[in-house]
Amino acid sequence: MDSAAPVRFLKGHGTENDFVIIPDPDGTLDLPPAAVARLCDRHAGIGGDGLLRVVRSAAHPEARGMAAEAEWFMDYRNADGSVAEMCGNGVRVFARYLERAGLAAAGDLAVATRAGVRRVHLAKDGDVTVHMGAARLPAGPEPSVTVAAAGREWPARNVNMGNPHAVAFVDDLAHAGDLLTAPAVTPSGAYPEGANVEFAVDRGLRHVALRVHERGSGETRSCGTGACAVMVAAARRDGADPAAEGVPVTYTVDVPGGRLVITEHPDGGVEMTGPAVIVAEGTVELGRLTAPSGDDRSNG
Ligand SMILES: N[C@@H](CCC[C@H](N)C(=O)O)C(=O)O
Repeated sequence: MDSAAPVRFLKGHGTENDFVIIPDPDGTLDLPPAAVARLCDRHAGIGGDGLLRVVRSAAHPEARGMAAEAEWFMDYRNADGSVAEMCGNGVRVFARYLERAGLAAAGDLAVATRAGVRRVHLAKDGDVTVHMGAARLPAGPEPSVTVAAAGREWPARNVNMGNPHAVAFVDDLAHAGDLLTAPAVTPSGAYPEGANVEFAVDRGLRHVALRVHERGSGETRSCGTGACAVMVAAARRDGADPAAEGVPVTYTVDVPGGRLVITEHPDGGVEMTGPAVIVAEGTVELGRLTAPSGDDRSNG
């Protein structure tokens, strides 16, 4: 592709987890990791915690099998250019983009992701709800991994929401330190592909708050899959198990960039509701973007 050709982009966020959105319906754009990192760089690029490429499922080899169920595939990349299976805030912003672009109507729609098809309910000017599927976590009530940051260590729970998370409950979110580097998670074999790490505190009855260090992006102001992982870890810690009790359980999860409401249903399905907005659009010439300069935090 001609690197001087203007590429259309939009910018959006969900609870301030922000994304560069690149419409590429026919999947013709060449977006190698270095180009994604340049676009997501906050100093020399557009800036974002990640990138959402909007591709027709039928036009993407990883999504073709989902095309009958979901017309659009969210090709999600982290700010450093790495690929991730799933992004909960990203799906909401992706759906908002589809509606705004006239590619989907407000109401119910399906989005293909690397973690499978996700069902979304989109209110025209309101919140967006996404059915995130079931959490996968090791059996038993006890945390199974350890997280270390800023000279402290906490037991943590391994929760998979399509992508990997380690959830540690702490006394004070400030104890996680500046999170300029990734917290250490042990045993490292528990996360062969790396982990997103959440630090969570209680704020009240079924109300928690978190900070997150995202794999491939650094500390962000929100993480939808992370908030779901925290909700499920908190519910298990609190002895609430919707599958066993036959009733849904809802938690409010505060993130630095806003609030998410998350429900786990008796069938194991986790549903997340929160805002999603598009804030800007324009064109960019990929050839004019330079490599992010030196610091090891792509999100900084
Ligand atoms: N911010 C996202 C998660 C994005 C992917 C994550 N960094 C990973 O590598 O798994 C969310 O809202 O879920």
